[in-house]
Amino acid sequence: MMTIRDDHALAADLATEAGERLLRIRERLGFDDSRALRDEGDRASHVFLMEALGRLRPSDSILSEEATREERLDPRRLSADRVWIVDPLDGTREFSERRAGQDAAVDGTPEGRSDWAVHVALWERGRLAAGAVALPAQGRTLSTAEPPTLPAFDKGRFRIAVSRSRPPEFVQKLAYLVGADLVPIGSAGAKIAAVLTGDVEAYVHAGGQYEWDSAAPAAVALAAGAHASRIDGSELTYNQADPSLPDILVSLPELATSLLAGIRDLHR
Ligand SMILES: Nc1ncnc2c1ncn2[C@@H]1O[C@H](COP(=O)(O)O)[C@@H](OP(=O)(O)O)[C@H]1O
Ligand SMILES: [Mg+2]
Repeated sequence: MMTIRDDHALAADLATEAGERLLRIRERLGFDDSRALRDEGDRASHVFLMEALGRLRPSDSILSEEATREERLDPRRLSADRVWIVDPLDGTREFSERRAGQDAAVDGTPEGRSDWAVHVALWERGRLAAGAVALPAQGRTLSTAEPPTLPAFDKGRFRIAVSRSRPPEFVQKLAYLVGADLVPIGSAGAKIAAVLTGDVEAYVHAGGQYEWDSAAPAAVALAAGAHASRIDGSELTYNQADPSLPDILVSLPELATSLLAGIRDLHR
């Protein structure tokens, strides 16, 4: 690999390569022992990204979901100018799940799901400076190197992506209030990518999440001109001492005002 490369391209290349490794691991291990598949995916992708960033950006700090507690609490990260915030495998559950029923491949071979991602973001002096979300099983990587062009929004009913396993408690009422349908999808990265590519128009989450779950997809969403904020409308902030970042709203810009107003009304 080259060592002189801009941060946008580096994020995209590393996320893509980590994703290709994850696809090969899934092919090799199969779905029979889903815990073993999950653990090996998390571990191998983390090791790859740590080694590559350590070699190509030796003076930068790293915050990874798979780091040890001590590494995550390392105070040097808080005074660093540049911190890579990575989730080596977002949507771990979906990565290790067999697609069921009519979703299974037509040739009868059980196939994996495609709603999981690799997140690589760069935080620099208070803001997200670069980011990439690889969607290996969808064969694409979205990144700030070439931000996607947002779909135009036609007035009318729209779709809100939510967690398959832990959707916010208010989201049914919100959908009713704003005239939307809920679409359960795994992985924060896959859901935010779905907003940027036109599969849905918004993503709402609350109740718990961490910086690595949203840093890279939020970087791409903001670079593309989408709305990305906390659900009270305030800015998403990263590289905090406590990496908890429990809620997020990403949407096409035209929908942000009504979604924020709807969420506010439901929290009164
Ligand atoms: N209530 C909660 N508390 C902590 N983490 C949560 C959470 N809800 C979702 N997440 C995390 O956010 C990511 C996307 O979740 P979901 O697919 O349910 O939307 C997952 O990351 P990982 O797969 O990296 O663990 C998941 O662990
Ligand atoms: Mg995650």
